Amino acid sequence: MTSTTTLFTPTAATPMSSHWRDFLALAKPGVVRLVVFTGLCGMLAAPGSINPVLGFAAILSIALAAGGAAAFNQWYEADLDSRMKRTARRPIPAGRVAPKDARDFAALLCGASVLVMGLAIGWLAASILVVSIFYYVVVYTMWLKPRTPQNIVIGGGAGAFPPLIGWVAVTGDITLTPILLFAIIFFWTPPHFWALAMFVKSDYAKAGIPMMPVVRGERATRWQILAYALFMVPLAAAPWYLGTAGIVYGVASLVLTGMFALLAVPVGLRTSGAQDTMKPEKRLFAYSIIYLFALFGVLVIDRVLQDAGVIG
Ligand code: HEM
Ligand SMILES: CC(C)=CCC/C(C)=C/CC/C(C)=C/COP(=O)(O)OP(=O)(O)O
Repeated sequence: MTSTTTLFTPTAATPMSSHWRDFLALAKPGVVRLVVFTGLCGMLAAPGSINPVLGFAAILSIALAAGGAAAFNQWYEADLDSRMKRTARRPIPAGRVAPKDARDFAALLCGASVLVMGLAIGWLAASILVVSIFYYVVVYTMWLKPRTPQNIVIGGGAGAFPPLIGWVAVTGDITLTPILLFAIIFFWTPPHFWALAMFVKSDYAKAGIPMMPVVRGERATRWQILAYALFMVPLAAAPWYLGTAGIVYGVASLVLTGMFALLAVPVGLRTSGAQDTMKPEKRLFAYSIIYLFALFGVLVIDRVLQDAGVIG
């Protein structure tokens, strides 16, 4: 085990005075925003409708679960975060939130999320929520992350559940399309994360985390980023050619994912030197986030156009 909060004690030089903004930061709001969006899109793209109040409860539950899981992640990794430049200013390592307050906050959010989902929507959706929290906190954070460079390939499942949950909240059923939505996020995660890992590699190396560029080297990581990005082209278009999404989604997915693959080409083919500013990697990482927002947004637009009879 590389790090636990039991090893982490805030320094006396940083007295504890938590602000609500620190608790918000524990929930990783940037990531939660995209998770909520994909969950909402899963819900809106599903055939059928949901009472808006229940729909709101389901989205709130996904936000609480993702935020709670992120807070558990920061509680568990406080010592590790204190050793990396990118994460050293987070609320626990910076001494602004006590580890046990962070843990209680995380438990509160996760508990509330499962309860609200179970009572408002049903226990199938609530069970998938439990699995996704467990996946991020236990399978990814505690087990895989400190042990294997495949940590995020397998751990990618954690963030892939929300559209599935959104869909199940409407239909009460798991069919091919929500499984495809799960697969899209699952296979998007490695190029999303490894692009970033390339330019913060030294941080992970210093902290002893076996991320792909640290363990297998840049060359191997670059090839894998390109391979996953190329595989995304047919995968993201699958809801269209398998007949569960329309032509608007089909064309948009080819354009958006084509761009993703194009941006991955210079990342895959180049060799970086010591003074490299890693521009292609930074561009790919930034685009990966815009891409997922856009792809899921188009899926919903396509569904609206189909329901209005504008497209077949
Ligand atoms: C195991 C899987 C994943 C890993 C290891 C990972 C890792 C990261 C890291 C290290 C950052 C930089 C965050 C920072 O500097 O604080 C980041 C940013 C981000 N990630 Fe991921 N990520 C994963 C999956 C996902 C998923 C599934 C989503 C959403 C569906 C997502 C959405 C985002 C967003 C929106 C940002 C930008 C956050 C901001 O601007 O505040 N990530 N990711
Ligand atoms: C509903 C639900 C529970 C959703 C799961 C939330 C989610 C998007 C999980 C994905 C994993 C993620 C953002 C990892 C960040 O890596 P890290 O934690 O290793 O990054 P760090 O180094 O910045 O801490």
